[in-house]
This record gives sequence, C-alpha cells and structure tokens, in this order.
Amino acid sequence: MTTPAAAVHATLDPALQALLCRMPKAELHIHIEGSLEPELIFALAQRNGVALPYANVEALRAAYAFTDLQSFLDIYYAGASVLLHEQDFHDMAWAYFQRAAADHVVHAELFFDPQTHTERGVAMGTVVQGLVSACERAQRELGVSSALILCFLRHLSEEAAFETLEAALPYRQHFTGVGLDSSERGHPPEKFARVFARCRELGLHVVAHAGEEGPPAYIESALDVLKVERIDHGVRCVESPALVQRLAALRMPLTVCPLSNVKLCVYRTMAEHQLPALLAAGLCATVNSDDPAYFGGYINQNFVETFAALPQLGRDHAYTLARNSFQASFVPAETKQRWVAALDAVFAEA
Ligand code: HPA
Ligand SMILES: [Zn+2]
Repeated sequence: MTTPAAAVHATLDPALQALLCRMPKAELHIHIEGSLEPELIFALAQRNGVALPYANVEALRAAYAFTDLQSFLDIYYAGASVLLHEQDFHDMAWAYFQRAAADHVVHAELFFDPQTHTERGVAMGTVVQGLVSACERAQRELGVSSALILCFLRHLSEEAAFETLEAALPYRQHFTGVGLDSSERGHPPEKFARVFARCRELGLHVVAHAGEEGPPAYIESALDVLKVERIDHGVRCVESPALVQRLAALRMPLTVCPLSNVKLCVYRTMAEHQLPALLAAGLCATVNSDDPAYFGGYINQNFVETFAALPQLGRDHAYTLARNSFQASFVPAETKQRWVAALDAVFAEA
C-alpha cells in the first residue's frame, strides 16, 4: 500500500488537520473506477495482456493534466480498459477500501459504471460479483460498511440505460441505487426521465451528477424530473439564489468533491471553491473524493486541502460536514445515530 493518508499540510493548524483526518466519516461520491491507481492499471494490464497507449506509470500520470470533464473522462475510460475479470474488480475496490479505512471512512457508497465494461464484452455479473466480494471483505476485515450505486453513462442513450438496468436486475439485491454520470453538458437529466421512473418503481435510491459543469437548470431537472435524493457535485447552484434556498429548505444533500473541481477547472484554485458559501447557506454539503487516483488524493486529502485553502473553515464546519455525510447516507436511521454518536465522542475529546 502506498500513501494511504493525507500528506501533512504546512499551513493548516495541526490540531484541525488531525481532527479532519481522525473524525469518522462516510464517503458518498467515489467512482470506484476512479480509484484505479496508475500502478494497479499497469499491473492489471500486464496480468491481462492488455496494451496501454502509455510507456509506463510516469507517462500515464503525466497525462493527468485535465482541462475539463471530458479531457478527464477520455483517460478514465482508457484506464478502466484493463478490468476484465472478477478478481480485477475485487482488487480495485479492495485497494480503495484499505485507503478509505486509513482515512477513517466508516461507510462508503460506491458508484460503478457497468456500461464502461459491458461495452467491452465484460459480463454484468463479473463486475458486480467482483465489487460485492470486496465490499464483503471490507466489512469483515476493516469494519467498513458499503453500498453500490449503479451509474448510467449520460452520453449514451436512454435505450442503452434501459438495457443496462435489465442486465443488472438479476443482481438487484447487490445495489442500493442508481446514479447518472459522464459528460454532463448536452445531456440533461430529463434524457433519463423514464429509466429513473422505472428505477424508483423498483425501490432503488436515485441520485444524479448535476451542476458540476452543467447549469443550475440541470440541478432543477434532477430534482423535478428524476426526483433525486442527492445531487452529486451541485456546486453551480450558487449561481441561482432561489435554487440555493430550495436545496436548503429540502435539506437536499450535495456530494461536493473539491479536488475534482479544481483538477477539472470548475474553479481556478481551491481558494475560490464555494464550499464555505454552501455551508453558510445551510446546505447539506459533504466532502468526497470523486476519482481519487486521478485528482490528487483520497477523502482526507480533500478535507485537508480544502480547509488549508479556505481559512474561514474551522472545527465546526468539519463536524457539520462529517455529520452531513452520515445523514445523507442510504442507511437506517439507527445506524446514522450510532455514527453521529461516535463522531460526537471524537469531537468531545479533541
Ligand atoms: O466527476 C465526474 N463527473 C461525471 N462523470 C464522472 N465519471 C467519473 N467521474 C465523474
Ligand atoms: Zn463524480
């Protein structure tokens, strides 16, 4: 295992940094394919005889200079091409869980993108069973609980999403909800109105990426048309004060990913990130890693770099963000209460 914990930050108060790292938290926005580190990509490429268009780990890492979401997605899908067998999916997720446990993540809700794999001829069961066995191992060996959220790729058709749902139904008990990811601009939530309606009928939780690169109107249609229970990213809501008010009144969770936003040029610098404004408006914001292998760090790195760049964020915000992560998770109320009590205990002694 390499670099599981956040690097010590030179300018952040050490006591606050220690608290951010040690506090129990849930991660609600992590694309498991985005946790595939370059070293593992190369190891799996070799194991599976897959040719990569990069000479070595360093050359691959050097390509991680993104200008927008699409420039990232092109490389992210190329990286996922090394995943062929159940063991590959297991190894990828297990590596993530070890890092998450080191960051005091007690619960993670993992996005996975089956179409990225089924389009290459990998069976749905291979993907799901590989991930499920890693989730079970994480509970057993690390005490980390988890759930899977199947994401539809929004640049593909509604028909393809329906086919994916159909292929996934034999594994219905293994995923708790569905999401919507990939290229946002030009692919508004309403494109998937019918497939999300079907998913709701099936009793699945529903979430969607909206307002990362797309306009506030996409957040509104995710709420009104898809009837989502969380908005992934959602940071562009700040452009519409009425929408901010609505999200606050609903206590609609936003799964914010600060390092991702900077790496994909949603913000020029972390100091410009709107997390403080979201919290000040009373929104149920959470901090998450999105695609940690590509964006420069896991969840604690996100907390540390965000708090270091935004000195108006302090101990109370840390507590609120961790509590929000539990409240926004898809687990029974008693479990949330137990986690919040553990969080309270950490803050009481810090
Ligand atoms: O940040 C993201 N946005 C949209 N789609 C994605 N798929 C992986 N990461 C992302
Ligand atoms: Zn995402």
